[in-house]
Amino acid sequence: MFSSLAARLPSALGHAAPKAPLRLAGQARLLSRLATDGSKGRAMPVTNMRATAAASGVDATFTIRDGPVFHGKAFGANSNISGEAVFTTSLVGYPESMTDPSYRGQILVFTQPLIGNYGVPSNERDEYNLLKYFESPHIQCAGVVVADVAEKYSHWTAVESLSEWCAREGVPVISGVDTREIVTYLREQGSSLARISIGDEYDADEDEGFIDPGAINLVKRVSTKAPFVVANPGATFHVALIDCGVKENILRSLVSRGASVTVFPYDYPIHKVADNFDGVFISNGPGDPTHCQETVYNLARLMETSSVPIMGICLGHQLLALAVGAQTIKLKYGNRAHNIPALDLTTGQCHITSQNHGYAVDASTLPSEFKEYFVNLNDGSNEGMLHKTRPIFSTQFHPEAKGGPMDSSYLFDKYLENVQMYKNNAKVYRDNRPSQLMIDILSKERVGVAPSSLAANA
Ligand SMILES: NC(=O)CC[C@H](N)C(=O)O
Repeated sequence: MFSSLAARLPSALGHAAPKAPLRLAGQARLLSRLATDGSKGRAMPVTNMRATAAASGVDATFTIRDGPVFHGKAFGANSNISGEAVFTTSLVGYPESMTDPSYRGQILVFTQPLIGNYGVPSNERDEYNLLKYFESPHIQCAGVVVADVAEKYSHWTAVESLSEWCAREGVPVISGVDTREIVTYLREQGSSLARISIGDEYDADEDEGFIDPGAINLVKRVSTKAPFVVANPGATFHVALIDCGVKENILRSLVSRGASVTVFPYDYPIHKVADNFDGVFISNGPGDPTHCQETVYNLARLMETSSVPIMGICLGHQLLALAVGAQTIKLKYGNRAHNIPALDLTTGQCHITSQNHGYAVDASTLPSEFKEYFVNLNDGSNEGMLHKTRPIFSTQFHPEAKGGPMDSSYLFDKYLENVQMYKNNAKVYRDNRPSQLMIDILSKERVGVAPSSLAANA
């Protein structure tokens, strides 16, 4: 069944080849695929990855801690992994979702019953040297659960199958399980620790096998280790981006609109360099926002010492909220979908949004200088915040999509209008008179009423 013992052993530290011999299966059957620091590896081409034997159709189990066990067939890598099981109701976009660093350490359950039918695209790059079809150079989720893996694929961008890609990246896939039952369980019990075990390595008594990615600073693992620049040769402004696990399309959304972007590590003291830039941006990222205390501290200092325009997305929104003294909560099972309605409370317009998060800002804890910007029309959870007088706003949803609808990409235009205005009037801002330069959205009155409870997902 397996070609060699070496082929059976997963990479305990993710993408990097193990330096020390791994423990054998009988000693420790379940090894986390949480990657080593810096394994987001922007410079490392996918073709340099260590090959991992494919597990095409061997027996596998998906075990939820203190919950049911599902038996299916393994595809992708011969790796036993554990992580937090979460589900997405997105119909397409598995290459983008699986490479989104926000999914680091999670086992991604697709409710769409057939995954893989359009294959996996190449790691081609665009004119800004950003990946065209992926949101980071590697698969970020720990494992994948699907009802049915399509081994045959067809699409003009496809270069390999989902199973081949997962095998090469060391990520196991379990197929042939009832994902409806899994999702019903996760909705009722909440996001749960789980594991995928390949072949005869399943052992129901092995509690130590459940590794909780929530107990780890995942942002540290996906953030860049050193600053780098994504340049637009014709750029008219320059933005500093705090990389908590940034998606390629956030960078593209900024550079393609005329900005150059300097990307900083998540814990870089951004307040000390902000005045060299025309704006600050805070990216998406994995895990619990309260684990990023350095970033929260730096953002609080930034807002005290600079008037620079700020925008945050998802984790960036949560970190900004923590920095102004608000609180975050863990949702029962989170929001992961490409069709979530978010109401703009300044205009009354509803946008269909792309989302991937397990935590949310508690809007009732926002300080008086901020107001709620968007609200989720499904569960009433907060979807954004807006400073009442300064050019600072953030969203829980993903305006950059990938996958999902682009309805809210105009928010990048809004941000860069703020950046342009700040650049034009930097001296006025630095004289602490930002209220003379309010942007249009700030003057609009809140409309609509936020649903009062988070009943469905709290
Ligand atoms: N996409 C993201 O940035 C996710 C934010 C955070 N890790 C959460 O799960 O809520």
